[in-house]
Amino acid sequence: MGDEDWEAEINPHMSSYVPIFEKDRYSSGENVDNFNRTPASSSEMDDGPSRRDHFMKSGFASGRNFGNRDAGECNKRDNTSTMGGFGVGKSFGNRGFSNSRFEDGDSSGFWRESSNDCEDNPTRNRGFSKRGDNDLDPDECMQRTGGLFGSRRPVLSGTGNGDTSQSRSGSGSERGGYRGLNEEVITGSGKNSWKSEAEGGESSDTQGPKVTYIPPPPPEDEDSIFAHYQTGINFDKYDTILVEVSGHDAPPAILTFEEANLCQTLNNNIAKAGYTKLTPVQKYSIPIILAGRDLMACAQTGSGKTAAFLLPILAHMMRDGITASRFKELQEPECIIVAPTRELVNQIYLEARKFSFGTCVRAVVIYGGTQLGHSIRQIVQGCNILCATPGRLMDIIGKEKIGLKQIKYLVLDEADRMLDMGFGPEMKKLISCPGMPSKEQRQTLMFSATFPEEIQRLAAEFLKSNYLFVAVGQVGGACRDVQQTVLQVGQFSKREKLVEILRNIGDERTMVFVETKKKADFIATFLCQEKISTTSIHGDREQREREQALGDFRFGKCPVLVATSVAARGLDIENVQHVINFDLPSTIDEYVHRIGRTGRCGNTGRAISFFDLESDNHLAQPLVKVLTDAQQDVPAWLEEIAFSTYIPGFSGSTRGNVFASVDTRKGKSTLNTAGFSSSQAPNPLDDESWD
Ligand SMILES: Nc1ncnc2c1ncn2[C@@H]1O[C@H](COP(=O)(O)OP(=O)(O)OP(=O)(O)O)[C@@H](O)[C@H]1O
Repeated sequence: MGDEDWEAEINPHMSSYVPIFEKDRYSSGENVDNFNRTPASSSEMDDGPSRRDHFMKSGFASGRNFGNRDAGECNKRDNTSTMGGFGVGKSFGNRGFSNSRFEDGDSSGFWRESSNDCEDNPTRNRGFSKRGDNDLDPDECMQRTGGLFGSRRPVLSGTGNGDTSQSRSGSGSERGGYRGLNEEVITGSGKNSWKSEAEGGESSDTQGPKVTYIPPPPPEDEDSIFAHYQTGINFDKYDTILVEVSGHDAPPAILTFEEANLCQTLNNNIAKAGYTKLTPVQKYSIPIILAGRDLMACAQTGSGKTAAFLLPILAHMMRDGITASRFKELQEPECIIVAPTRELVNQIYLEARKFSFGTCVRAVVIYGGTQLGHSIRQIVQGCNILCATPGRLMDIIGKEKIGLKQIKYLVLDEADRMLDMGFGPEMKKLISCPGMPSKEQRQTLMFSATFPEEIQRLAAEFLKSNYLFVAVGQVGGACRDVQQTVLQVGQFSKREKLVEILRNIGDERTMVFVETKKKADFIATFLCQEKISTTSIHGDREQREREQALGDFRFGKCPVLVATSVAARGLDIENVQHVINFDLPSTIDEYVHRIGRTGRCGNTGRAISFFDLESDNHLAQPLVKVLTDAQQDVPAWLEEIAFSTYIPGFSGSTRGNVFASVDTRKGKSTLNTAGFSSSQAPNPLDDESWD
């Protein structure tokens, strides 16, 4: 269903809530919360003091080399640095809502919204369009164009969601100061509105308003750092998953954490994180990375890819006796980890912080939608591992706060996304930045649950020619712990069906995916009107709102999260029991990532997808394949559609390319079940075709 159709559908309903909204808009700083008609909304007002805890300063002794004997030493961080500015201030400028938003629809950027959220950026736009995504975040779209912070502030951001009060009120005082000066987005009038770096403005070569949001620091206490959820009943079944390793001379897999021979501090952290057993991707990837090899690893969603790269990188750093970070204007991290969305990069950072706890390794996270000055302040305090979204990373490099000379590890999480037309050019820029060690001199690691062949080919430019390819299970396949159901639902019946399902589900945590940001707002509002406590996340929401929404969902204030693609990848939220594809995505890879928000780490989950005969037939064939591969029931009607739309030679992808089921170099090793060492067969195809 196109955007046009949707607007036609929703417009009649708008009138019922526009006046309230408009009234709200002018409610002079009060938290008038007309949309919060849900039980959860009342609890929105408290963000929880823990999230405003003090944040660490570096606390690292200058130049000390802790090597492997650093346990406990470096995490004695100075907790005195507080995030000033929370507690006062008000929101204005772009955070408000255009007087004529609803009336003048087409005249504003928002209403001209295409199916792609990044229309402000032609380059990115093309990339996303090709991929069929419409809400991939990042920075790029937001910061470089200023568009999202400019005229395209979301009309319904926060509406109807549990978080409306903070979205629309002019004052943050009721929120215990959560919404302070830090969060103001000052309406810009083009170039002039951008502040210099010193003033905390965004990239000097961009246009748009100044972004001053400073994310609340994560809790510093050990319990919070190591908080984790339980592995599920199917965790042990991971051992039966087939694993394929291709490439020359791969080191054998390990069966236990002990075999990895990590230092004591890391082992302690692994234990505190509740990890007792390796997942398949960890069994194979950890020894490969420890052996210094480049790696492209493809494993099902929720199967522990983050630890698979973090642990061996940290082990190397410890082994090499990394020098403790200290305050410097130019930091030279040893490791850069890039990921496509802000929330994901933040999550990776929290994992890095967890595993490096008690060591002198300092991880830092930077991402768009936050004050650039804040990112810089985090970095200059010391930085060994930099977790970043591409746009913010390039800005910081441009500002010479990060030098690349010391880079030993470059990690692309969600690598297929990082290399597609959306982010590929940025990644190419990154590897050709002055100072960046050549691929021969650094270790490059790529992880994802999906790896289309064309992307694998692009990846060769980043990897040494003898890189190894690890495929856990069916590459690009769905996690088998997710019970998948596809229902035939026409667009005009979708809302009714959604409500019916959500009422049956009750309070179980559910993510509802829709195709456009506008629709995310609308559905969230609609569900709130139906008294289903809902929040939403998408690329038009301010970063503060996004984080608030995610927090409300994660901590159970709102059991339903309506999301666009921005939340499709990587997010690891405990107890998400259901994913509903209100709209199917345009690619099967996206489908695989979306449903992977449930059924994680051996837990079970359910995914229900609404299949609209008017718009989704192109997905029938790959969907049948994904369902079949994951041993799910395939509805007869879906098989019929797949048959009638059959494309000879097709094996899964909607992009007309072959579903990536193998290392595209074709050379294969023996097929293994996880837990047994692979004997590496020589690769019959020469690597040079890749280099
Ligand atoms: N060996 C392990 N034992 C117990 N829990 C683990 C283990 N490895 C990872 N986990 C946990 O499993 C969850 C999923 O891990 P992670 O987010 O790294 O998955 P992923 O493969 O990167 O998923 P996605 O493809 O969606 O990005 C996390 O909560 C993580 O802490």
